[in-house]
This record gives sequence, structure tokens and C-alpha cells, in this order.
Amino acid sequence: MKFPKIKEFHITPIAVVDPPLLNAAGLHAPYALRTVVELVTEDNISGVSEIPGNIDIDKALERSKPLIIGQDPFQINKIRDILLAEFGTEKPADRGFTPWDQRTVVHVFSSIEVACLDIIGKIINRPIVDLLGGKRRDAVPFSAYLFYKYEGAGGELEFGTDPNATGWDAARQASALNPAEIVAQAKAMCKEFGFQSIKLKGGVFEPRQEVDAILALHEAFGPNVPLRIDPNALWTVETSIKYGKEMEGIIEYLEDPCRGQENMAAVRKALKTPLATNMCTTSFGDIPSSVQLGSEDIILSDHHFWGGLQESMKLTSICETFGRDLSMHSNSHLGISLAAMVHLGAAIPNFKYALDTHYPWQSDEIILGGRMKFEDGAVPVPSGPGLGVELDRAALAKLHENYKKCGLTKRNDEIEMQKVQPDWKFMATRW
Ligand SMILES: O=C([O-])C(=O)C[C@H](O)[C@@H](O)C(=O)[O-]
Ligand SMILES: [Mg+2]
Repeated sequence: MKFPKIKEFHITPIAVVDPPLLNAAGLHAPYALRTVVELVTEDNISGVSEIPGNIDIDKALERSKPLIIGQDPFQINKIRDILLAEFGTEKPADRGFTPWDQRTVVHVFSSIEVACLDIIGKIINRPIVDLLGGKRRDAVPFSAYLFYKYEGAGGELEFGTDPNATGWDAARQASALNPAEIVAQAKAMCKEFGFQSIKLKGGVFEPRQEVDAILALHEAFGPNVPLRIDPNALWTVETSIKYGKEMEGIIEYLEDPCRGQENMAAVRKALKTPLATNMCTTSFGDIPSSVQLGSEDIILSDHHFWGGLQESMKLTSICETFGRDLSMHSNSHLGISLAAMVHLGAAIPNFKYALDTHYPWQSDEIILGGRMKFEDGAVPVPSGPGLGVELDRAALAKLHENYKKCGLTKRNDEIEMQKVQPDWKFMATRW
């Protein structure tokens, strides 16, 4: 029997409007970069994926093109071995100090694997979740993801706003620089999307102000709305323990208060609150020391960083074995990534914590039918074959034009911040 091979491999970098959000590494640029990968088989079945945009990743994708064209999309193990032979395994430390992961090859794996799974799903007429062992839930809950931010809509408007915007569209453009504005942002976001838990991206202001914002959220939403805060490793061990104790009983978990597995383990011993990470245990190579040290309770996986959806399922088994919970990290993204996250979220066992998503911060979309819908804070698992979403080629072309016009080629929040505060410098530990 002859199986159709991959005959085309398309790499399209895009730039997506992103508001001026603040984080430990600085400020988001007016556009967030993504790369859309499309594989097409000899019988014209197309599979897509979306990953963080970065010119180095795009170059690695270009390098993998001749290796992937001619392969059978069902043979994902073989494809992985070919890519490993070409690129080698990256070291855990290659992720770098920024909140986001700076590795390249994991992104290449992830983009090709998700596109292959999309193709396989379309060939056998089943959703991707069925290729991950099947659905454990019909809809996947997400958490509100709050950001300190400057006023502004991002994109061409940058720090300007659209005077005709209403509801969440207006709130997305408003400034959030103190506890009262954070509470207002949370109310608008939860009203629009129905989220039932809330995360605050910290590491922006000194800890006292950020913990006050958590206390204000607790006051405004009451004890039944779980809260989290993520200073992206900018706190010392002492600061993490001091404020961790103050938030005990108020937050459901504390995310990456400090840097490195040893420091996280020291904080974990001192607190009753669970610790979560997408910074200290971020690859399979980090698992042995995570287990030995006891650095976290919850691993915030991200299929873009863990090498794809099947690799993420492998991580769920490791988590089960070693008593870790698993939830999900995110970055600015569109519907192809969201669909992949939902298929994975529907398959994972012991779903205890609503997943992160930046989706409310984006207004662009590249899938037909427009923005994906949330029901009571959850996204129903797409039922169509593969990812269950189709590429909107006109929208893709428009966002590719944005990419060419905006001049950005990789994320650098420090440079963006220095445009506003010239003396500002990224620090691995600040408070
Ligand atoms: O949980 C996290 O660390 C993130 O979501 C990382 C992101 O890069 C976030 O800091 C952002 O979008 O600014
Ligand atoms: Mg985090």
C-alpha cells in the first residue's frame, strides 16, 4: 500500500496586534510574533500549527524543510529522529532567563508534530484529542490572565486607544498600574469570558504592590475564585517566603516566585501553598533534579516548549508518577495554538487547575469563523477532524504583511521597555 507523503512545507511569520503589557522582562511590543506552519500531503491534505515567532526558529524550520518533505506524516517517531539527528538535543539551560523559552528545536518539533497530527486526524476523520488517547472532558477551563499594562491598544495605535471600543475591547486598552485598575481589568475579563479563576502576571512592581493587588482581587471576588500570582522568578527566596506566607490561604498556587530549582525547593519547604513553574522545570532533562529537589508541585507545560502534544502526554505520565500536577502555560497566541491546547487539555488526566491563555489580549485571528468562543471560561473541544479549525488564508496574508511592515524579528521586551524608560534593565532577580 502506498501512503501519501508530505509534499509542501510552508512557513509564514505573522505579527499580531498586542497591547502594551508589562512583565518581568519589560514591555510587550505593539505586535506579538507567531509563525504558522502548514504541511501539505501529496493528496492535498493540509495540516497546520502555530508557534512563537522568532527568526532563528524560522531559519531552523527552513533547514528542516528538505528533511521533512517526502516523509509520511504518520511516522512522527521517524520525523523526530531525523530532526534530532540534524539539530541535536538542546540543553535545559538553553531556555534562558526570560519568562518565555528561548530554545529553537523544541519549537520546530512542536510545529511539525502538531501539523502532522492535524493531517492524520483529517485522514482518519477524528479530532486530535482521539490521537492523544481520547477525551476526558468536553470543554477545557481556562483562567483569566491579568497583566499590568500601560494604556494602549497596541498595533498601529500603540499607546493610543480606540474611542469607540466598549466592554472588554475598551478594558483591554485601559491602563492597569495599581490594585484598583487590576480589579477593574479582572471584572471586565471575567464578565466577557466567564473565567472562574484568576492569574496576575507579576514581577513588574515591587512585591508589596503586587501582593496588595492579590488582596484586592480576593476582596472583590471572594474566597471561591482561585487566585495565582507569577513574578517570573524575580523574587529572592526570602521575599518569596515572606509574601508567600502572607498570601497563604488566599492563592491556589504561587508561580515561579524565585529562580532555579534549588531556590524553588527552599520556598516550597517553607510554604503550605503549592508552587507552580514554567521556568525551573521546563524540559525532560530537568525532571531528575526536580524530583530529587522537590522544586514544584505543578508543572505548567506548554506544547510549544515540550516538543508537541504527544511529548506533553508523556509529561503527564511523568507528573502522575512523581506526584506533580500538570497545567498549562501560554504566550500571546491565536486560535490554532488555542485549539491544540484544548485538545491536549481535554486528554490530560487529573485536571485540577484551569489553564493559562493570553487569548483575550489578542483581537486578530487566522482561523475561519473568527475568534474561538469561551463558555463559562471554558473552550468546548473542537469536534471536527484534526485540530478542528481551518486556516483563513486572507487573514494569514494580512498578518504576514503586518510582519513585513513592523520590522520585528524576535521578542525583546527589554528594548521595548527602554523606549519608555531608557534606564530600565532586565534583572534575573530584582526583589
Ligand atoms: O507564565 C508565564 O511565565 C508567561 O506567561 C510568560 C509570558 O511570556 C508572559 O510573561 C508574557 O506574555 O509577558
Ligand atoms: Mg509563568
